[in-house]
Amino acid sequence: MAGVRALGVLSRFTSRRYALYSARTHVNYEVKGDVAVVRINDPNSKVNTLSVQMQKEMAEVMDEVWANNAVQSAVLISSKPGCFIAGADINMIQGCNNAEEVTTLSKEGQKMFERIEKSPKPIVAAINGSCLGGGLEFAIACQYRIATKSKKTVLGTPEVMLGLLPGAGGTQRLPKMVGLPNAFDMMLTGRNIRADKAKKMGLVHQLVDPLGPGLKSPEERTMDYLEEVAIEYARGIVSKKIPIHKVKGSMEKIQDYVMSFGLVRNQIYNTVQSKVMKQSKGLYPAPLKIIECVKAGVEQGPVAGYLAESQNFGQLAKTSESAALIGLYQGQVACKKNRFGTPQREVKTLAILGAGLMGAGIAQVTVDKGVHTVLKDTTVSGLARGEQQVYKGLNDKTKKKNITSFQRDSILSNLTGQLDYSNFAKADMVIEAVFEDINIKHAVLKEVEAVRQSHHCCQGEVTPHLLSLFPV
Ligand SMILES: C/C=C/C(=O)SCCNC(=O)CCNC(=O)[C@H](O)C(C)(C)COP(=O)(O)OP(=O)(O)OC[C@H]1O[C@@H](n2cnc3c(N)ncnc32)[C@H](O)[C@@H]1OP(=O)(O)O
Repeated sequence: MAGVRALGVLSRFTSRRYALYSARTHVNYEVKGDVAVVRINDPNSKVNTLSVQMQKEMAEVMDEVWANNAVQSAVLISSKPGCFIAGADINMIQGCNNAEEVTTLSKEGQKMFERIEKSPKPIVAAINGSCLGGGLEFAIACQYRIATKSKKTVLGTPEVMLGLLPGAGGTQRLPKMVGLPNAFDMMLTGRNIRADKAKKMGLVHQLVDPLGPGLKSPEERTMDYLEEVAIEYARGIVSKKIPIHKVKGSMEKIQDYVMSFGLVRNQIYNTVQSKVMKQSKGLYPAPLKIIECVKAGVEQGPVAGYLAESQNFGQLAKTSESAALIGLYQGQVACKKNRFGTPQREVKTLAILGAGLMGAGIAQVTVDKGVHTVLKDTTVSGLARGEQQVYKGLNDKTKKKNITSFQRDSILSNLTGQLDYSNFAKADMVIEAVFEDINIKHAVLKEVEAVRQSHHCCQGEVTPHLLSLFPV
């Protein structure tokens, strides 16, 4: 890696930034030696999306990269540490007046990614953060993919959750890349795939460990490191030291052989279709259209497949089901926002009265956010049940490999279970979650106030922020 670092220093003297000479705002590039580093960054949003502007600038930049004789390969990277590309711009899709307009958008996306796929110079997608929908379709059109093992790095095709389908070549490229069963699983569930799983599935070629803090923040160091590695791989692909195509193992060869039989493929289509019908009761058109597009591409060839994809994408975008699901997504985004501004006092320690379902549920969320949480109950058995609930929630995440057992234990260390009020004096906030009995509620609130008064808490302040889940 020392070689890579030395190279990074050298490149500072030989690199040229091309954004300075143009009015581009979303995509810029810098030539480092013989590699063009193409950076995506929507200045107006927390995430990058394939908006009209982004696509226009990307096409311009790629034309320049392809025409530049000094450039032999390219790296595609985001300047936002938490997001590679979150997909097509949902507002752009919603802004279309009819299905034909959406179909045209899809065809333009398909064309753009076909040019990327056929690029005469290898393009390495360097992925950190969310790589979703059209963002993943972009990445899988590139010749090589490197992803960080960061918790934030997720790959997926969530279009089905918006009542849509992957409309920029995804229904055609994914089955070839990860096989029919995996492709259906991804497109029909819309689930996020973490980097290590993506590598096992053949969705990415290489993984990069995220870095810790140094002179720069962990995010900045990870992005710099990812870029350095991607540049090295881009050069390696040009010099043929890095193979783009994986040598297939015997299992994969057997799978390919089995899949070459029409009978087997038909069995898969039928099984998937009946599962969709069972789960959706036929109420959602998108999953059925996804199956139709995949089948068209695999059975009739790419021309039929791409046509089915763009037309069905257009039709789906104008269904009432898609409008409702997009509305639901927008509602979820709105719910994430804090409408109350920055809190006057940061909550470092939270005390919860009552370790029942509600109290333990609150504890589960707060320990996860790094808040030291005191969970109080009146009985040993009640407290143990609550603590067990918090542990189980975290342990389930460990089993699903969403977090490591070390992370589980570290999060759990934020929880203190107790039967008395001993840690309440230093709590910044107390949440009351005891039985629905007004007398008990009054009694525990009095007890908390007494503890706070006896400790002369918070420079004269008697009670911390005391939240009750019901008016008392
Ligand atoms: C042919 C291809 C079709 C498609 O690709 S359809 C789109 C498929 N993609 C998706 O469905 C992904 C949707 N986005 C997300 O799931 C999440 O977002 C992320 C995981 C990417 C990020 O989550 P977090 O960090 O919590 O941010 P946040 O609060 O959800 O979003 C921040 C701002 O980004 C906007 N945004 C996110 N994705 C898109 C998108 N695909 N198109 C348009 N806007 C998007 C939101 O609305 C919001 O905006 P504001 O700050 O103004 O409220």
